[in-house]
Amino acid sequence: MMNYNKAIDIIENLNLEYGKERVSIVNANNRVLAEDIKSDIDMPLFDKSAMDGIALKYEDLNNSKKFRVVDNIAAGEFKDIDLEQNECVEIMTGAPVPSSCDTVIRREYIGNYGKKEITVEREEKKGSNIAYKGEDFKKGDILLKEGEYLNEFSVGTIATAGRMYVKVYQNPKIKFYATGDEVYEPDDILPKSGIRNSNAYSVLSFFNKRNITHCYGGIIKDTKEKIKKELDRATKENDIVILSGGVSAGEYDYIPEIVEELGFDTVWHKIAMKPGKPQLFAKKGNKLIFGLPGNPVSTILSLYVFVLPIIKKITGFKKIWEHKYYGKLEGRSKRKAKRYHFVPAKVEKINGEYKLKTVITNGSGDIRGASLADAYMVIPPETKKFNKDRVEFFFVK
Ligand SMILES: Nc1nc2c(c(=O)[nH]1)N[C@H]1C(S)=C(S)[C@@H](COP(=O)(O)OP(=O)(O)OC[C@H]3O[C@@H](n4cnc5c(N)ncnc54)[C@H](O)[C@@H]3O)O[C@H]1N2
Ligand code: MOO
Repeated sequence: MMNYNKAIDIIENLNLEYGKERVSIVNANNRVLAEDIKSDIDMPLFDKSAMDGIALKYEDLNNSKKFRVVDNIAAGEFKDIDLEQNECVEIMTGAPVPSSCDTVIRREYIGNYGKKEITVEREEKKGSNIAYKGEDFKKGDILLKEGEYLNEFSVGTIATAGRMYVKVYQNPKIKFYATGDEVYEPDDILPKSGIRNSNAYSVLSFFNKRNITHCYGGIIKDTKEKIKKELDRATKENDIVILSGGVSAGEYDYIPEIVEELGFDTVWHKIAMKPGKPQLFAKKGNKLIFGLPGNPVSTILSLYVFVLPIIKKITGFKKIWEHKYYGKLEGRSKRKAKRYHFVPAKVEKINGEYKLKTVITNGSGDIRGASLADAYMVIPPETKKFNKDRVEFFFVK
């Protein structure tokens, strides 16, 4: 059985690459950039008004607060008007400021706005309300560097740099199977000894939520030949194959031996944690197999704790772990010797501090019980120091 922290170490040191791909910028969110993004323009492209109001020459305010409006510039229009003393132009937000003007006064500070003669009732500083050409970035500047995580702000930046497609690190091809003779789809007729396949839908929706493409291979029945044949084919066509069930110590738990027979190296089988102990992770070159424990809660926790960090790691993410939070555990806590314990909890924020309450469930088969939790606490084994006032947890809601 492998120590939980050893598994974490292995993940942090995984070094696998699946190449690069070009994607439309609308599909680039939550991916990692595989090239530098250079701008082909100055931004702003011109001295731009940041307010609706009037543009004028600041020094004219020393003569008089009264101005004559000679024109009106809308966003999208380019009018380089030469102003005489105490002349001004009406200008809209986003419109180019004529080179003869150095200040924009917002319309709220103008008396008689909209008429030919106006009065500046309240002054602003010289240079106010103008975003200057190139003040955000200049043509040729590198706006985003290779390795950067992309979110909607970065996608907007790439669009501003004039790009519709962008190179990102390739996502691995992922396929998921449920296994087990007793497992039936939610809309199948359920025999007396059956169980509904919740795992497939938990796993697929977990990936959907994170914009990770994947496909579903259905339920494989528990015969060694069937599983081996399917797994052989699936690992040839995909980069990552994920299975649920069939990894513990039962007579029909064939996955660990099949994985070896297919030439994969078992990185771990069984980790000192609860739930999720019978975990399997195997590797052959760039191909990965995850054998997740069949109990629904264990399957989902394995996604949070191992599968997602590994996918992030191999797709170029620098931050691969779920964000860690700390809170105060109220009530008693059970601790299991030598094993990390993942315990479902309700979370409340009171006076800026997270308060955690254990959600009592019937264990790792109790998917409904787990669905009431907001978070999972990570309780260290008895051998480690434990402070109930500062318990690590991660949100699942
Ligand atoms: N002698 C031992 N028995 C077990 C051990 C052990 O260490 N020694 N570990 C237990 C733990 S912990 C878990 S978790 C399970 C995991 O076993 P498997 O991965 O082999 O999973 P199965 O036995 O196939 O299934 C376990 C449980 O989950 C149900 N299941 C399976 N697939 C699905 C699915 N797609 N959707 C919903 N539920 C599913 C299955 O019917 C079982 O009830 O082993 C313990 N035993
Ligand atoms: O550890 Mo099992 O994974 O209890 O459900």
